[in-house]
Amino acid sequence: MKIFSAEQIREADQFTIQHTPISSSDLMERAAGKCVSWYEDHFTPDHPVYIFCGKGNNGGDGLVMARLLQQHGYTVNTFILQHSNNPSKDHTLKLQQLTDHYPSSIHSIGDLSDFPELPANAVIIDAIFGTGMSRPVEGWLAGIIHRINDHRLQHTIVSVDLPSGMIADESSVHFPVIQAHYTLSFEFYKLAFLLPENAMLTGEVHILPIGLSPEYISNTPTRYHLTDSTIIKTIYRPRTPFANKGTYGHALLIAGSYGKIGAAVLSAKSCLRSGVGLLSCYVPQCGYDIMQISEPCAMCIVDENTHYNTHFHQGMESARYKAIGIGPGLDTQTATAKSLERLLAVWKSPMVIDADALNLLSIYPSLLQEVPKNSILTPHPKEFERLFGSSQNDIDRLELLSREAVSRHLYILLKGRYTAMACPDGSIYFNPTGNPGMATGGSGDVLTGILTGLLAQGYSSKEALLFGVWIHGYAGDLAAAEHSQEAMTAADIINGLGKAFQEGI
Ligand SMILES: NC(=O)C1=CN([C@@H]2O[C@H](COP(=O)(O)OP(=O)(O)OC[C@H]3O[C@@H](n4cnc5c(N)ncnc54)[C@H](O)[C@@H]3O)[C@@H](O)[C@H]2O)[C@@H](O)CC1
Ligand SMILES: Nc1ncnc2c1ncn2[C@@H]1O[C@H](COP(=O)(O)OP(=O)(O)O)[C@@H](O)[C@H]1O
Ligand SMILES: [K+]
Repeated sequence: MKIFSAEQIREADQFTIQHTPISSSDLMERAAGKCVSWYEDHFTPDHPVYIFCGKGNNGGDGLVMARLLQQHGYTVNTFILQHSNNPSKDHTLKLQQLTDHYPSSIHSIGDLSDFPELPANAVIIDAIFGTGMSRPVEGWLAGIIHRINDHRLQHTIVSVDLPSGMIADESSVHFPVIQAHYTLSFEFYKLAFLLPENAMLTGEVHILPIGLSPEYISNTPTRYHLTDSTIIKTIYRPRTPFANKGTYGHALLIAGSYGKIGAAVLSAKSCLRSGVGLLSCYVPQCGYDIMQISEPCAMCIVDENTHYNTHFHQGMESARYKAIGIGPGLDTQTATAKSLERLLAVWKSPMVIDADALNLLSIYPSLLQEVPKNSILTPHPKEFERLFGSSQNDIDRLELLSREAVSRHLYILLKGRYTAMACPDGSIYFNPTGNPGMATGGSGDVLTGILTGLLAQGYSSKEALLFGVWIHGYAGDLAAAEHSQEAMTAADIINGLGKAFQEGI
């Protein structure tokens, strides 16, 4: 699914009005009608509705909702914020229609003292600003936003299109923004919804299709995308009937140190459960028995050192692995760094680099230059900061992520609720699957195994990345459904992989 900027959304609206048989007034009726249908499914007429409207088209949506809800038997009070003397054309039209039918329901707010008392069971609808927000809200308008937020614990707040004050494709951190319980957004996810810094502002997001032009949507290129099952279906390649294990590649996982052999085991198991043909695991001596007993389907190569890996570069000039994954539980010993340096000197195919291997790259930045092109780096936010430095806000961090991916020709993902995946061509994909139950030790090791397994099977780095992160989150969602977010462990994500491949594609 494409993620459009506020400007592109305006263009999509205009294109739809010009090229399909619908007027802008009717498009607004349709958009507000969708919100009203959603609203009626969630709230009964026992709750009086307090709708706050701005003077643009977002306010216009609110005015249509006020009329439709009253037609459907709801008690509605509409408050128009007088922040401008230039209402939009459709706002003016919809205000006239509301005035014609329900004049006594309309009130005006010119400053903070006009803010109404709300009855205990009222629901607030926020239709103040939508995609037209271009700068922070200030003065008494900011006061109104704070006043609405003060009601958050007692009253449900439903925002139309965007929580007012939030800018669709920029950072709104430290700006006054409505803290909604629900956001009913039209047609597209907005970039702002995917930023961790906005997590407390949107509440539950519901995307309501309003029939914007499919022609505009498919012909307009975007930088940002949300991975969905349509994309995943184009990536997935079913196994062929005459396949043998050689068809699906031989992967090497370099992982584990004393006390962290579990990380290597988790990666190995998930790699095998992702369809790899053959798997070898390179571990220190302390990991040999553990690995052989825990995962008999993997072969084991043992380092000369007892506690950590020191010689995994040996013989790699002529090794025939299809993919290497390195990092889970690796530790950051100097001898491990030396071996990594020598590995990078001879290994030129894409690798998956995670955890302590990333930490080694931040300790020895010159190694970062040697990482093969098209490799996949999988930092969580702390590892990312160690590697590339800190940022002012989430948009700056996305820019930094993308800059590093483009300039180094790498795929870099930034883990989180909507893991962001930056590609060397400048595009950024967000992944919607997964849940907070995956915020548990070992989840990332499982991802490394999956990515390495897919890369070994011949998926390109981009395909392995989008597919792997999707299926990892999907398996995590199945694990949470079975065990709860609290009780699930990283091992449950691996157990969910079978069903995820069956149902999640
Ligand atoms: N035909 C269309 O274009 C459709 C538009 N729709 C709605 O229209 C919205 C976009 O409408 P608009 O482009 O009119 O924009 P908005 O209604 O989001 O905001 C524009 C108004 O806010 C004011 N404003 C912006 N930033 C401000 C600030 N920081 N402080 C004070 N005032 C500020 C502007 O002066 C203008 O009056 C969407 O979010 C959606 O809700 C929907 O009805 C779907 C169809
Ligand atoms: N709240 C969340 N929603 C969705 N996915 C999450 C959430 N928290 C963590 N995850 C996923 O779980 C994984 C955690 O990885 P990481 O932090 O590296 O764990 P570890 O180092 O313990 O293996 C990442 O893929 C991340 O995207
Ligand atoms: K709004």
